[in-house]
Amino acid sequence: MAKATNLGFPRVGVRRELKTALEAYWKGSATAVELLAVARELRARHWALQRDAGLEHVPSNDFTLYDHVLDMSCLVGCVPPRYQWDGGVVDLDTQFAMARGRQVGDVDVTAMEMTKWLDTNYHFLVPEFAADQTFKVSSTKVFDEFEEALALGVVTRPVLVGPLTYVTFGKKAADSVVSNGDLIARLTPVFIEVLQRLAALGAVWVQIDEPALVLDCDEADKAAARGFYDAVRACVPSLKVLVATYFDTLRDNAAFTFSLPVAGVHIDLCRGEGQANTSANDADAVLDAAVALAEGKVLSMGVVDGRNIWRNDLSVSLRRVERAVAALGVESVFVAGSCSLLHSPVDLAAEGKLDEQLRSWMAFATQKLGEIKALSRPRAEIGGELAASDRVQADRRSSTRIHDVRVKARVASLTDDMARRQSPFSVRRAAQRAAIALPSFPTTTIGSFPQTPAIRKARAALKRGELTEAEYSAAMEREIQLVVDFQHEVGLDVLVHGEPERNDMVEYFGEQLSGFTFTQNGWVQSYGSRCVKPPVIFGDVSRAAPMTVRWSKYAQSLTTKPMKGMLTGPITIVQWSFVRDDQPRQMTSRQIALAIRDEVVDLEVAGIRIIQIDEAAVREGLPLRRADWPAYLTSAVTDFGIAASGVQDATQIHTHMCYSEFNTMIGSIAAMDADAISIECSRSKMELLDAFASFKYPNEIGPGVYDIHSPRVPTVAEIVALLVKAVEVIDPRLLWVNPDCGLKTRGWAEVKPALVAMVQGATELRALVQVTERSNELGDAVSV
Ligand code: MET
Ligand SMILES: [Zn+2]
Repeated sequence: MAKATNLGFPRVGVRRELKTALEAYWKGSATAVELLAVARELRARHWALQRDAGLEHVPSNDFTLYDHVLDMSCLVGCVPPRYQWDGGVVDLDTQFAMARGRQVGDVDVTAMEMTKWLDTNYHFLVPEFAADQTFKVSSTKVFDEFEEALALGVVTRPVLVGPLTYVTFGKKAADSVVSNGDLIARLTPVFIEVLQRLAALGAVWVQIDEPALVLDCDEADKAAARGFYDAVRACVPSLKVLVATYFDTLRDNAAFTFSLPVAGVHIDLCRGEGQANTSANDADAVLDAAVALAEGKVLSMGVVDGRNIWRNDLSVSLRRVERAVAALGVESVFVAGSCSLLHSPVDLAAEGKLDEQLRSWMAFATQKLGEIKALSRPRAEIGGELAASDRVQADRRSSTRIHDVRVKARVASLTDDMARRQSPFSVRRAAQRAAIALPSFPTTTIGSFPQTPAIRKARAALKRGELTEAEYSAAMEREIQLVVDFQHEVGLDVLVHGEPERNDMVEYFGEQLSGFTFTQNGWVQSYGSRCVKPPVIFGDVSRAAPMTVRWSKYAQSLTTKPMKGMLTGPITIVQWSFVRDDQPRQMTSRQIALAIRDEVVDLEVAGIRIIQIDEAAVREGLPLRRADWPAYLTSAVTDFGIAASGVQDATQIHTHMCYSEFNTMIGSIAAMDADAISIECSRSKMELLDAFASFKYPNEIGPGVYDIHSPRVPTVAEIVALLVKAVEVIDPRLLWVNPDCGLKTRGWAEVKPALVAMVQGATELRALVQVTERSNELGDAVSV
């Protein structure tokens, strides 16, 4: 029997108990003691679940009140000076100040920066390293939790973020010349002290997470990491170290990783096969390469997908486990989830409404523990499980709910010119200028307006049957009328309907497309107490009927100004959903692209002259390895083209993207060939514009002029200053004026003055910069 193991379990609790407890504490309606009691109860419950499932390695310190990377910063005493930490044990409120900022009285400190954990939707708090950064053990959490589990009879495998990963994802002060290697060297004695203490408490194994090893790694960083693991081996020889890698395969870092002086290496065997945006698509080859390198070490096999909700194909996985066991011996093989189960929902049993057949195809974290256990046992003992798994796989393979011949035929018949507009941009632009009257520096917004409590209440009432469809529609139309009136009053040029009818920009479309289903409690932590509930794409996707046309048509009927239609793009829909694992992601997004194309055409027929297809998530879908970028980007550009290109030249297609750091993929954004793009960049003070100094973005563009993530209202002067900066690098004939992103999370109290300031900013810019349109040919000097 191989060992059944797990890298991490979701923290939030099946009913999001942690969220409730945290938010009560932050509001002041619960004490720290009450919060910590809930946390303790969750840990105990999750340890018991894993032990009762028969797992031999159960993690500890995978739990956190907010974020496990923040916990590392506390453990090693990496607390930025603005929190005025006294240098002792980092207390609860300092931790939360680091996570969320603190505003009391005249104290006003900002939170640490937050960013996505590799290519997941989980956000961690970015460590900040001062030039003279020192480290010392400053938290007892990892020891306390080990002892807490011990008292419950479980000898856990404590989890730490490894130094290479911690340093790689941290941020150095601007004036710092310190290298990753220096930081790793300074961290080494602190880690050793922690590991020695854990060993003294009775830990046998420790799990050191090094997902940085699946990235393109620098040789100097690898050498520093080796120094660290050599030191651990020398100073804590009794402790067995498992280096855990996940989210992609090791590729050119495999030989290095397996040569480290550690007891075991964990690899992810689920991210290939078209499931990630990665070219590592042959799990068998990946496994064989690992087995060849694993001599003398334990190989921990991530065969159960920690990032999706599908039941494991036990037959396929068991064959892989058996192959590894045959080569390495049963003592040297661990069976595990591909990564921490943090990225999957907690328990399928909490789904009361899920259709029985769909449910039979799924496994959440709790069910995945059972799969891991089954795969650790000899074939002869799991005949029942294997047969059940085979039945599920056969059922999915042949289900008519999944396979729609019309959708497959349509994808197969796609031609290259379906992904291209009829004419090049300059020709389209002339047609659009003739059809749509706009001033220079036209003003618009990104789509959503405040989702007020009244709107949410109406939606909830509709769900409960307390409001009829007709009553709900009337309520939404009133909201649209309000938003249109407001935009007239402020003087915006291109209006939007405000998206009141949408719960969420992906869910709204998923609910109307075939091939999607939704869970009731399938929450996954996004950051801190925040969770998301991704839709599940289980089958071929098609559109039965128009999804947005009636709302856009109604909104257009209220104004003679252009009303922008508003859709979510295929890449974003895939990126923010649980995606089927029985076909490549690219096939799923292609099908969605065709469905969106139909909607775009229907909007045009309904008289909508400007249509925006949001691709908010295109940047975050970028593969972890540079080598995989071109294939992903080519496919994304094609998907966008398919969605956008069913219309006439005179119809103007917009897109919108969030998060800065687009500089590396600007060429692909241009290749999407939207007539206009609005792009988030005011948080980075328009650093994005640097990219345009060297790369002339060929079409129209609106770099966001104010940050909608903050309640702060921008001044006219600030907006004008940003716009003046923008016209230095962007042809003024191409420049739009818009906020960073949608306004749905803001209140009207902030939105009103902010948009007034924005429109005023555009007016002042028009007085400063005269734009004359001399020809349709762009690129010749025109401005100022
Ligand atoms: C996260 S991007 C949001 C785009 C959407 N149209 C909105 O305005 O909310
Ligand atoms: Zn956005």
